[in-house]
Amino acid sequence: MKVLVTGGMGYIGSHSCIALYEAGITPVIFDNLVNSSVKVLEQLKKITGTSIEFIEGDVSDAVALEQALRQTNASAVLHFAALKAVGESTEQPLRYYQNNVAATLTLLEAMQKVGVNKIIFSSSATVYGDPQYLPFDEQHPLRATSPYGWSKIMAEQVVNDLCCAASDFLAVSLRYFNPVGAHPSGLLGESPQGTPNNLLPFIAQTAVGRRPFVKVYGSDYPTPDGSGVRDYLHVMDLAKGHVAALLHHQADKGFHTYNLGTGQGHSVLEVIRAFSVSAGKEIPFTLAPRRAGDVACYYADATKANQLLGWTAEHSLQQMTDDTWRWQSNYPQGLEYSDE
Ligand SMILES: NC(=O)c1ccc[n+]([C@@H]2O[C@H](COP(=O)([O-])OP(=O)(O)OC[C@H]3O[C@@H](n4cnc5c(N)ncnc54)[C@H](O)[C@@H]3O)[C@@H](O)[C@H]2O)c1
Ligand SMILES: O=c1ccn([C@@H]2O[C@H](COP(=O)(O)OP(=O)(O)O[C@H]3O[C@H](CO)[C@@H](O)[C@H](O)[C@H]3O)[C@@H](O)[C@H]2O)c(=O)[nH]1
Repeated sequence: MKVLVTGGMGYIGSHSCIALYEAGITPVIFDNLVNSSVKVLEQLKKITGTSIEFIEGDVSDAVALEQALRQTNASAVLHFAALKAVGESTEQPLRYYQNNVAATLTLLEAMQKVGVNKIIFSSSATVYGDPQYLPFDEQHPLRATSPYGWSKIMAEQVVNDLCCAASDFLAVSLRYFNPVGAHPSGLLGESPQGTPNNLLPFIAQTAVGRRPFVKVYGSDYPTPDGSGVRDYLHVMDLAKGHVAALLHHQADKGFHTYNLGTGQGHSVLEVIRAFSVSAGKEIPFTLAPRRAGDVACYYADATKANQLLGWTAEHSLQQMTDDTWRWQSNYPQGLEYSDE
């Protein structure tokens, strides 16, 4: 089986290419490199021992997409390509709707034209907004708190509507909780450009000496230690969730949603402690005011994915921080600026 992986040079897409390859599925990457480096291909080759095919292109480009789908004879698309910075989305909403919603329409049209009728879509726990109850299950009402979040809700709606209209179309929307960690080889991980927005890359860059300290956003939340709680899951577990979704949904049609998370919440302070153990040093941090738009706590009910896909997140928080540290200490500047 061959699949087209949009955004396959990015953090989650590249790790998913490894899981696909290991499952005997051939990934072909389609990416415009807006938030990734071509150096990822060398790392994928070192890990898998094979050259993964790469097509440089933009998901907004219908002609390039149709050509890629025809040329590769893909039987499904894994659609990771998107812009993902929540804060930036509030400043540039049109860019986010264009790239995450309009480009998804272009992709779906190209798929229909070429006769590819299966998509695995990268969604997010952010679609649930402020928790009305916890853990979040897939029935929790959807309400985003940023243009980025709305772009995921809108794209899910578009895909859902297409599944209602086209009886031969299959779509699986995977709602990721907080993906962290790196490939255990230490050869591939997250290389954010500029100052990281997310907690793990910030801690990792602090541990490696690129930043003086971590700011803990909020110490007065109604959580056990006052800092924010999230459901962190290892990126390789997440990657395997895509393989599970692809293999489970073969002959059926329609729109399916799954939460992918561990079901367990960890606080910012717990994550910093686990990272200190991995790095064998104290991570300097300071308590700071809450970050605008953050919620105190959320975590997944992943029972549906456990039962229907046979998928369970297997890595502990300590393994997540161990793997992140291995990657960050091998490549302190990430891939883009590395001498390797
Ligand atoms: N990382 C997270 O915390 C998280 C959480 C929930 C959901 N997601 C979703 O998962 C997906 C992958 O996220 P990631 O963390 O790997 O992000 P990433 O930025 O590392 O990867 C996205 C990739 O898509 C590419 N891309 C973006 N727009 C494109 C376009 N128009 N055409 C072609 N390529 C394009 C980028 O160059 C990049 O390689 C995204 O859809 C994101 O919204 C991520
Ligand atoms: O420097 C930092 C960065 C983050 N945090 C806290 O760490 C937790 C996690 O924050 P972050 O890593 O930024 O993740 P989220 O804000 O939970 O959002 C992520 O996870 C969502 C899915 O759950 C995705 O949709 C988003 O794109 C992705 O950024 C929160 O309590 C933050 O307040 C800090 O204390 N200091």
